[in-house]
Amino acid sequence: MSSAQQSDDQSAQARQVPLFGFWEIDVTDMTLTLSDETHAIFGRALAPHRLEDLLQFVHPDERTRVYDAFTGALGEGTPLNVECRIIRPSGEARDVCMRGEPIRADEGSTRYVGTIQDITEQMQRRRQAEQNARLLQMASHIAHMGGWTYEVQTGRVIWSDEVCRIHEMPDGTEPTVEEAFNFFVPESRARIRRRFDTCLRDGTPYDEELEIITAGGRKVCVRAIGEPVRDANNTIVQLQGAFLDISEIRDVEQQAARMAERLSATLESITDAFYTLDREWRFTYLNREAERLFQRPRAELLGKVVWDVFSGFKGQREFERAVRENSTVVFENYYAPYHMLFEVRGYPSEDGITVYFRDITEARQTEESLRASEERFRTIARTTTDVVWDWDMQADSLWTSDTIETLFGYTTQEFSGPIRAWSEHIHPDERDRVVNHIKAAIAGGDSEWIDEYRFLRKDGTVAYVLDRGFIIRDATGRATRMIGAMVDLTERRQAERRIEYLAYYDSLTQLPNRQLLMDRLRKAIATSAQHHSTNALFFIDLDNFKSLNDTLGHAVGDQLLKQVAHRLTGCVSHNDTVSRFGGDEYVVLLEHLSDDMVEASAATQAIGERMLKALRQPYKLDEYRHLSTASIGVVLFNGDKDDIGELLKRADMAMYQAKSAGRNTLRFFNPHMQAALSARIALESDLRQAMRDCAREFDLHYQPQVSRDGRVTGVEALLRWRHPTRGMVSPVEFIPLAEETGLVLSLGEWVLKKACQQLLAWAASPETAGLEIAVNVSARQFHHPGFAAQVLAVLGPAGVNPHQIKLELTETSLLENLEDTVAKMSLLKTHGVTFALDDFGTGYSSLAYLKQLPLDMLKIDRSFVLDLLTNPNDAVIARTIIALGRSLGLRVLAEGVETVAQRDFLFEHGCEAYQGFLCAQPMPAAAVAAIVHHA
Ligand SMILES: Nc1nc2c(ncn2[C@@H]2O[C@@H]3COP(=O)(O)O[C@H]4[C@@H](O)[C@H](n5cnc6c(=O)[nH]c(N)nc65)O[C@@H]4COP(=O)(O)O[C@H]3[C@H]2O)c(=O)[nH]1
Repeated sequence: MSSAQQSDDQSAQARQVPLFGFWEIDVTDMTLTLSDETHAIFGRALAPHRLEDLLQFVHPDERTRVYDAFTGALGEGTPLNVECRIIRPSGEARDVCMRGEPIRADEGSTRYVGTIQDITEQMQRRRQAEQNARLLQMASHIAHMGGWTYEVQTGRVIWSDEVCRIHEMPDGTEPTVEEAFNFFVPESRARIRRRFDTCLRDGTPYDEELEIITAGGRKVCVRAIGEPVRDANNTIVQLQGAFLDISEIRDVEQQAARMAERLSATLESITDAFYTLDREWRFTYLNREAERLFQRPRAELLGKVVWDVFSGFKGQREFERAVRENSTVVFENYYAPYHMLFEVRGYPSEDGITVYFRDITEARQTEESLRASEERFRTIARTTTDVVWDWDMQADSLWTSDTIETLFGYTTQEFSGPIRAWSEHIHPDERDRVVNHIKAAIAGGDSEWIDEYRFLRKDGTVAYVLDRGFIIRDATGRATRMIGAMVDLTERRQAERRIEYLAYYDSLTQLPNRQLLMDRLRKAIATSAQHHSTNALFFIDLDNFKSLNDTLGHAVGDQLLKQVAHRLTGCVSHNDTVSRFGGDEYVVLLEHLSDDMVEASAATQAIGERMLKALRQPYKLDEYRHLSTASIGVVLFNGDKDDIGELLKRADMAMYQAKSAGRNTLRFFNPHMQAALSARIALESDLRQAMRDCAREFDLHYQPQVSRDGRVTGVEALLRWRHPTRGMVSPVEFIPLAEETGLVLSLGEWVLKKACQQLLAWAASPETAGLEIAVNVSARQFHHPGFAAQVLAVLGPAGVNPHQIKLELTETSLLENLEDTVAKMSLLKTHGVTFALDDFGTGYSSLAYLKQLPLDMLKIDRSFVLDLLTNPNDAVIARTIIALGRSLGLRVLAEGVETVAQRDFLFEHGCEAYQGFLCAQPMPAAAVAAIVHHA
């Protein structure tokens, strides 16, 4: 120790010399006496006389304790030893120690004599030491560090509390050296023993990391430090050291190592390239991806300055800014040598800067082409008339083309956003179905969804749409987007419905048409066969409808047809079918009548009567009050072997029966009709057979036509069928059949040819050379498109004079298509052919029509001639026809003249010619010459 140091210590000791004072208490009267030194201690001159006076200077918190100590000691006569704080007048607190002993005087009085010592500095040191000890203890506890000593001479081992705690042993444990060693795991034990012995022997300190097993069985990592303590003779008298629990540190270190490992693995494996630069911009780390993108091995780059290596790199300013402002920078950099676009992100740190970068060349190109294709898509969407839509399912965001506005009245804004905007506008009746359908398509892995549904327009009207969407999925198959188009089918649907309606309904009366009736009839036959129920089929034909049509026009006729439809519908239940079969014909189908035939017939009869009654009520057609009736034929059927065509024929047949029974009546089909039907079928077959070779069974007879002067001016050719078994078949029987079957076309041609041959034959003889031949032409024949050509084709090669051919047409054939009729007649007339109107008066020709036709002759029907002289009506009609003919400049010929009186009447009234039995019956050609000769 130096002399300067010594003198410092002495002066400090002098300063620290405690101040002593003395006191004395007389116990008998408790008077107190203090020595002068006490004034220095208390910092004032004291003159107390009693113990209480002294206590006033004691710290109030301790006053009671001090008083109790005094009174206790004084009362029992025991020594006093009390420490307390006193307060000086300056307010300074001082620690004092008061000690005292009782002194007994001879006379029995007791006194207490004691000292008072200022121990403030001593107490401060003590407190400091205690504080330090506490801190040390705390620190060693926190640091898990304890101390130990080993005394060489005694072999005693002393463990601090923390060392005891590390070993999980009670505080104060003093193990033997062996016991202390035994806590170490075997590998560590040999080592510590060796180091301990070496330290003991030659003083080599040690510091080892080892493992112990605590008393509680835990393995703990420890750091054992030891060093020698030598005496004045340099002899090692003691070993001392520290003992630390470093398990936590080891754990933390291991964790840190693991984390570092993981971090480096992560950095190596992340798809982003990554590197770090130090403050001098030198590479300190690069991951594998960075190596790949830089196309350089990392060994080549580490330690190099980035700008030196990549001279064209433009990020210098950005990096510098990042470090300067300590802020992250993100920028794109096109590095020309590699033809690459990089996205670079720099994060400054204390060590420099950490940089992530990735090649976005392709992504940017993809983005660019995506943007271009999006643009294309939107443009195309704008050019179509459908609503194109695009639903981003991840963002639940819908986009629609502008057509949403033109087609449905919504703005595109109203339809952008969640898909709900769309589903809310589906017709409520279909919403769930459609939404579930689209969900199922998405969930089911479909690539497409297609549906037809009703969609509500903005104005609340309903549109029919066809909606079709393609489902776009990601690599995992998850649906991410749907793109589609919505087509407004409303017009198409309406047109389809209209077409369907037109196909199955009559546009005038709105009744089912023939087609629909056939369908229903087919079904009715099938179901009645199953259920054995009876059905009824009514065939209704309006009486004299044609006359109405002809006289008042089609528009009025149409009104009647509509009203009839309405009345018929009112006569049956809504399950029954009232159909318009064509023209003025209606067919009604009643289903599910009783299975008892009699009952079913009665019910059918009642309904039929009801129809007749309804139909004969007056009609109001424009301003006219019109009376009309109908003839109804009905057939019952129950499905047994029924055939649609057959049923209709039967009903039709019954209707004709009703007609011939005087009209305005109802007739059931009966077996006689069936017989007639069969006969007709047989006749048809025979007719076809005969037609194979017309000349064999057919022939023409001729009935002369006589003029006023008695001359035979012409003949009417009348067809005859000489059937091998039936004998002579009347044209009245087979001509209608030939019409119906179309056979009349070739039969008519044959007749014309035959007549031409006859003309040629007659041309040879002067009596017959000038004869005209009137040839009957049926309606079907005349209206055939090739009729005129056919006539000319026959006349031309035949070499006859067309003026000698007169075609006889009936009223019905002429009126069917007036324009066509006039054209055909005019054409033929230019070739010389003449025309006669047959059976005039039986039809309903209007004068207006008649005027337009290029006719040459009117023939008064023989029905008017028959009762001409007895029935004034017929006479009036005959006279009217004659007058009419003359006014139109036509010749008038009367048919069926059988008597002279009839002939005379007719001639008298201006008729120019006649034919009939009065002159001759139709006869073979050979007989004609004789008649002509004698006429
Ligand atoms: N009661 C009576 N009858 C008389 C008298 N004079 C003539 N008749 C009959 O009256 C019919 C006159 O012919 P239509 O009115 O043209 O009526 C014809 C005509 O419409 C049709 N027809 C005859 N031949 C042909 C033909 O070649 N082609 C076509 N399309 N129809 C024909 O057959 C109908 C019937 O012919 P037909 O049976 O030959 O009957 C003939 C004739 O025999 C008489 O004084 N009293």
